[in-house]
Formats: sequence, structure tokens, C-alpha cells
Amino acid sequence: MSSRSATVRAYAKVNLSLKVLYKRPDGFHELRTVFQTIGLHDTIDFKFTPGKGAVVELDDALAIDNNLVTRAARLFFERRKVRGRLSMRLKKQVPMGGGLGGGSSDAAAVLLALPALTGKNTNLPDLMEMGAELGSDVPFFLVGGAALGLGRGEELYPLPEPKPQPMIVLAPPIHVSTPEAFKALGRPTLTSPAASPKLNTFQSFVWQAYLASDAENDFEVAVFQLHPELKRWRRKLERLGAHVARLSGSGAALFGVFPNQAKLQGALPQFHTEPLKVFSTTMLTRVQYRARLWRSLREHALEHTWPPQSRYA
Ligand SMILES: C[C@@](CO)(OP(=O)(O)O)[C@H](O)COP(=O)(O)OP(=O)(O)OC[C@H]1O[C@@H](n2ccc(N)nc2=O)[C@H](O)[C@@H]1O
Ligand SMILES: Nc1ncnc2c1ncn2[C@@H]1O[C@H](COP(=O)(O)OP(=O)(O)O)[C@@H](O)[C@H]1O
Repeated sequence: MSSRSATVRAYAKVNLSLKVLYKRPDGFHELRTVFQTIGLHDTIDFKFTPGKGAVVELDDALAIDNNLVTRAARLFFERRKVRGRLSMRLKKQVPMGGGLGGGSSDAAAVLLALPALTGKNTNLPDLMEMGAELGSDVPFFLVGGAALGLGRGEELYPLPEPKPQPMIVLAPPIHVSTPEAFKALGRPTLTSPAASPKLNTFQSFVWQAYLASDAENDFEVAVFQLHPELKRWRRKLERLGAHVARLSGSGAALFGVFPNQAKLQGALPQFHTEPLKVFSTTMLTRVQYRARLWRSLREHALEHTWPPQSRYA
């Protein structure tokens, strides 16, 4: 049988706000977070050939251990009883372990592309369940845009989208392990559950996704204590015109939202002398996020279906 190919982008995220409430009996922390997809992305090439057996291969120049791309594909093959050979190639651009969710987005891109390529249509709740098994951030990337994440980040509500604003992302050569960062959180830096009932949080962010007066990142105190230069770079973003500058996720990447391109272009060269990877990007709305995936899968998927439905089903 002839093979089916596609090239899909896996976009990164920032947390416009991230509050950690408490550790739950299952070991995960209860969160109140605002996720936002951005233009920075990895790329995955897919080639699927229907046939006997089930083979999943990945060409990954970085040889990432226990790659989420392979894990996501194997999980999908197993759950949906896919028969055939899948060859993938991963091109990383999103810095790893920076709180930008690159690995989680790669996994979600696989879960979104495989139903269309294999002809095994799968509804969103089933994909969400597979995503949550792979990582707390994966379900968000199955929807994209701006979303409120509750629970361990997998209980998601769409938020009205802000006008896509330009953004600088700074990736320092510092790796912050997510579990270590959760462990480093001290009691005084946590958000009180009494102050953050789900509905109040929702209400606050529905009206002002990232400008809500209490938007913040609870990891900043602990992570800035370990790496004081991060605080200096966050201040520099603000000084150069970012109206919001924050740590993303558990770090160590920082982002600054700028009111316009001119301000951003003025600020950009000021970071080139620093020991940082500097990216100029923009927020990516849900509509843009979906349109780009449909475009990548246009040969194989029916337009305007989400998750993209296969032409081969
Ligand atoms: C902090 C956040 C914010 O968006 O992002 P990153 O900094 O990783 O991008 C996420 O909650 C990270 O999600 P993700 O990276 O998918 O985490 P997982 O693989 O599910 O979990 C890794 C480990 O982090 C801790 N963990 C994760 C999520 C959560 N709500 N509570 C936790 O305590 C647990 O120790 C878990 O074993
Ligand atoms: N495809 C992948 N891309 C990036 N990291 C991956 C991938 N597969 C597994 N990982 C592991 O997940 C860790 C966290 O990755 P990533 O999602 O990029 O960062 P973060 O959780 O900080 O947002 C990496 O340090 C790496 O060990």
C-alpha cells in the first residue's frame, strides 16, 4: 500500500500565570495556570505505510532518552490497534527543560496527526486521556491557544484570546528539572487554596487572561533564589518595554510580552550580548494553531474537524 507523509509543527507554550496550591495525595500539585501557545516550534516529519505488524521508528539527531514522540506513537498504536510502519523524524528547536513544554507539544502533535494518517479517528476525550498518561502538559497541546489549566493542568477551559502580541523568549543555559522545582517550592511561596477557588480563578482570567492583577508564577521565588541572573533578565525585559515579563513553567526560560513589534525590535539587540538563546515570536491563537495543523494534514484530514478527522476512515 502507498505511504502517507506529512510535516507537522509542534508549538511551544508559556504560562502567562502559574499558581501552585498544594501537593495532592497522588503526588502531583494542584495548579491554577493560564497556558498560551506561541510561534516557536519543533518539527516532526511523518511517513506511515499501512501494512502488517506495528513498527514505530524515530530519527532524532539529539538522541533524547525515552523520547515522548516515540512514547506517544506507541501508545496510540496500542490503544487504536494500528497496523503498519511509522517512520518519524524530529527536528528540535524549542529549548529542552526550559518550561516551554516542547516535549509535551511533540507528544500532542503525534496524537493529533496519527488519527488522520492511520485512518483511526479518535475523539478528543480519548486523546486527552492518552495525553494525560504521557504528561500533565500534553492535554493542553491537544487544544492550543489560550486556556485555563486546573487540577494537574489537564482540566482545561478555553479562554477568550488576547490579540496575538509579540514576545521575546530568553532561554538561558540553565536546566531546571520540573520535579525538583516542585520540591523546591516553600510553603510561603504557594498560593492559598482558599484564595483560589476554581470559579473565581476562571472569572478573573476570562476577563483579562494575562493582565489579571494577580497573575504571577509561584516558581519564581524558588528558581530566582537558585539562579539570581534570571531575576536580572526579567527586570531587563521590563525595563526595555515588556508589559508582562515572567518565568515560564518551572523555568528557566523567561518571556516578555511587548505592546508592539517596534518596541520588541528595539529590545532584541540588548540581549544578544548575554549568554542566552534569544527568540522573537508571537502568541498563537487557537484559530491559528488549528489552521496550521489542518494545512499540514490537508492531504489526509477533513478540514474544520477537531481533532482532525481522517479521509481514510
Ligand atoms: C510546571 C509545568 C507548568 O505548565 O510545566 P513545565 O515547567 O514542565 O513546562 C507543568 O505543570 C509540568 O508538566 P509536565 O512537564 O507535563 O509534568 P509531568 O511530566 O506530568 O510530571 C513531572 C513531575 O512534575 C511534578 N508535577 C507535575 C505536574 C503537577 N501538576 N504537579 C507536579 O508535582 C511531579 O513530580 C511529576 O512527577
Ligand atoms: N521530544 C522531546 N523533546 C524534549 N524533551 C523530551 C522529549 N522527549 C522526552 N523529553 C524529556 O523531557 C524533559 C522536559 O522536556 P520539555 O517538555 O522540553 O521541557 P519542560 O517540561 O521544561 O517544558 C527533557 O529534559 C527530556 O529529558
